[in-house]
Amino acid sequence: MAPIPAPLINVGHIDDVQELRKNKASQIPERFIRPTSERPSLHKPTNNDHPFDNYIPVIDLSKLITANKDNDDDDYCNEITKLKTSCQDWGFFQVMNHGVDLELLEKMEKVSMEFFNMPLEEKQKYTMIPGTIQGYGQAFVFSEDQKLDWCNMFALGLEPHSVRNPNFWPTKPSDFSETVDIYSREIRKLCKNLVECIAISLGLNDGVFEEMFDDAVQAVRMNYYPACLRPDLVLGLSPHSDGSALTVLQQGKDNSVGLQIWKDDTWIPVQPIPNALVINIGDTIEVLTNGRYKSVEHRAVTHKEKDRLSIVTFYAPSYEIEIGPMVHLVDDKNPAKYRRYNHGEYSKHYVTNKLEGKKTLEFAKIKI
Ligand SMILES: COC(=O)C(/C=C/C1=C(C)CCCC1(C)C)=C/O[C@H]1C=C(C)C(=O)O1
Ligand SMILES: O=C(O)CCC(=O)C(=O)O
Ligand SMILES: [Fe+2]
Repeated sequence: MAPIPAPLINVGHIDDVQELRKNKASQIPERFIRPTSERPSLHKPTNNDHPFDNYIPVIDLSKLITANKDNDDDDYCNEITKLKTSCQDWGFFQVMNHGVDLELLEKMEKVSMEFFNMPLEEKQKYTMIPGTIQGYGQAFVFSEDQKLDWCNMFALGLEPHSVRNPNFWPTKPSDFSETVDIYSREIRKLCKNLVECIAISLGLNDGVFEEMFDDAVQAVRMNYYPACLRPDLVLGLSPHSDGSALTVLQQGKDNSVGLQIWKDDTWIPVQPIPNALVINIGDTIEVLTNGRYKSVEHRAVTHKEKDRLSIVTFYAPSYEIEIGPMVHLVDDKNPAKYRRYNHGEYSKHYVTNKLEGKKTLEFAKIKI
């Protein structure tokens, strides 16, 4: 995908939500207040609302990444089956024993927090240009009348290096860039492993996706959600599915619940598990699997007293790759539901439209 030229659009004034919080503004600015139908219902979940078997599945990656994958090993087979049902029924799972150094996760959280805690003027050296997605600010805002999310974002393209914009890499905190680089390499290895396991869970050869992800596109976004006086009126992040193949989400260590996924006509909160990472299927895996594994709509809500941080990695095929349902997953009983297209084109379409549920994926659907 060629770099997107900065569009000349008027997005109006975007308040910095950390500053609003700092200044203890007693009113929520109108642009953040959602119409009634979009407001989150924030009653405390009871076991009746969300029985434990409704919590997103947890996969133990150490059972899947063995030097010698032994298909007769019960632990291995059970975990592959669990992965398959997680992807089919939830589109989301948490992964433990993921192989990413826990100290590195902590370091990444630390530098992200240090970044967001810097004075506004320092962060504004990396201000996102309206209508684009890298840098500090609010991505996916394209007009003056669009509602805003109660979130400050800082996003960086990572791989291939052609998506990097060196002007956005902060000099402070001093260990930020080095930490992001190491983190990016480790998360990439995890994504490679997960994609292989996903292939196996579909009954395919573990290498079927290898070429497609050889030059995988990777980006990171840190989302900072300050506490909000009226969490019942605002959203931390609008409902959307991710355009990636896979997304890896790290929640801050003492995070309150904030991420919610849309399942069985209800918003289900994702309970943070210490040291686990949240994985979700993106639109690209939905297309490749001809809808067998679907990207799931999700959103973030805010908290009255607590701030929240999430660090999100998007992992997607190279922009040059042609995407479409895999031949192995299309037959007379399962005709193709999605057309073939260039992934770079989808990326461009995704990043030039506001977050609105699964609307962006209409781009790929074959209309019947
Ligand atoms: C909610 O999704 C995103 O913010 C997002 C952004 C990704 C990117 C950058 C922050 C920098 C440049 C590259 C890239 C577009 C990956 C999602 O990324 C998904 C969406 C598509 C499509 C994709 O390939 O990754
Ligand atoms: O912060 C969260 O929990 C959700 C983040 C997310 O969905 C995203 O950045 O795409
Ligand atoms: Fe997301």
